[in-house]
Amino acid sequence: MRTKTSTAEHDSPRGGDPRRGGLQAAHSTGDTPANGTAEAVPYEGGPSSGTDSRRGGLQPALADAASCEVAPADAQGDEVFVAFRDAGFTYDGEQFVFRNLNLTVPQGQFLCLLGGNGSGKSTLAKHINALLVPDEGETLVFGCDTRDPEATYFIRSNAGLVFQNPDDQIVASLIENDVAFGPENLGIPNPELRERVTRALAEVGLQGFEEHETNALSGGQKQRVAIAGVLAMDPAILILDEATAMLDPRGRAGLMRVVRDLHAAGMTVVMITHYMEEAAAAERVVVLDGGEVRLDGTPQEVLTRASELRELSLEVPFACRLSLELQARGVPVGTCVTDEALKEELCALRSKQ
Ligand SMILES: Nc1ncnc2c1ncn2[C@@H]1O[C@H](COP(=O)(O)OP(=O)(O)OP(=O)(O)O)[C@@H](O)[C@H]1O
Repeated sequence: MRTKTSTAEHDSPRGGDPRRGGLQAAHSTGDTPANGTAEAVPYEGGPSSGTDSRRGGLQPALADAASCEVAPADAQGDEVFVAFRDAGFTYDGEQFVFRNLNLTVPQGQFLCLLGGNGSGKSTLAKHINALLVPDEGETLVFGCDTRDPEATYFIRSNAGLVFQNPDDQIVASLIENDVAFGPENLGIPNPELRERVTRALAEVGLQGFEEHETNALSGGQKQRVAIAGVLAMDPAILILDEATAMLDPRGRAGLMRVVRDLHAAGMTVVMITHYMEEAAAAERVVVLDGGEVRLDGTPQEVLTRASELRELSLEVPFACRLSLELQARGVPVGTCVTDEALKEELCALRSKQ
């Protein structure tokens, strides 16, 4: 069976709708826009009212079917969704991408992975979805060993992976069919299938777009459709591998609002990015270098380490650079990672004068 999350980048058919059935005849609401007339509507907020906004639980029926242990707890007692334990991985005949990797992601965390080119971010993301499995040590996802073939289906249907290029992830010419593709493959019956499509589109700010054609969308909208397709599978964790890289600033901002809303609704998020302002929005930032965890902490802890970031060929956030510059000139501001935080500091300083 093809799953949307596991094959989006590699073998998605492009162009026409490859499926039979689907939702073409399944809905007609009075306020649905006409087919093929999608406008570039900016995303302004989270799910529309009336939508159940909780996200990120494991699908229990599937959990029972998999031969997994209950997910282990970490030191704080949080349920751990992802655990790399002394994990090592090499592509065929190549050098290790990572070795002795230890990293856990508790349920509900919004973690951002940073690192220079080739540091192992995408390889790590593919381990979370069991697209790749370790050669050494182990990777546990939802408590399942990713090498257990009986757990693969469970892991993949609960770990949604979104790649960089939205065009590689769109499989249908009509939005509702595209979003329905994954859950349809999971065998979700039609009334629920339709509900999932409607809900997922609302969550990405594309409510009412069911009958629009995918090829009429902007890059940002396409990427939101790709995310809706993953959300319609009701994943417990969302993995975004440079999902904003091909978007313009407006598309990026819209996508980040979607991600923040999903996280606020309980979704566990692992996001790979090269944009520091996106990393600043996460709860935790992990910096990889040569497959090793070099920095791990809150955005404030990690993104203010200007010299280490530069050493790793990473950008230093603008607000951090400016606050360091101001400090060097004797202005008593803290080291900030977001423009908003720096603005607040400067306003507070001004009001004291
Ligand atoms: N399919 C592959 N076969 C062989 N080597 C690979 C393959 N994919 C990645 N690599 C190598 O594995 C290492 C880690 O690559 P990976 O794509 O995980 O890094 P990354 O941090 O995501 O980089 P980028 O930011 O450039 O996407 C690199 O040395 C890369 O060349």
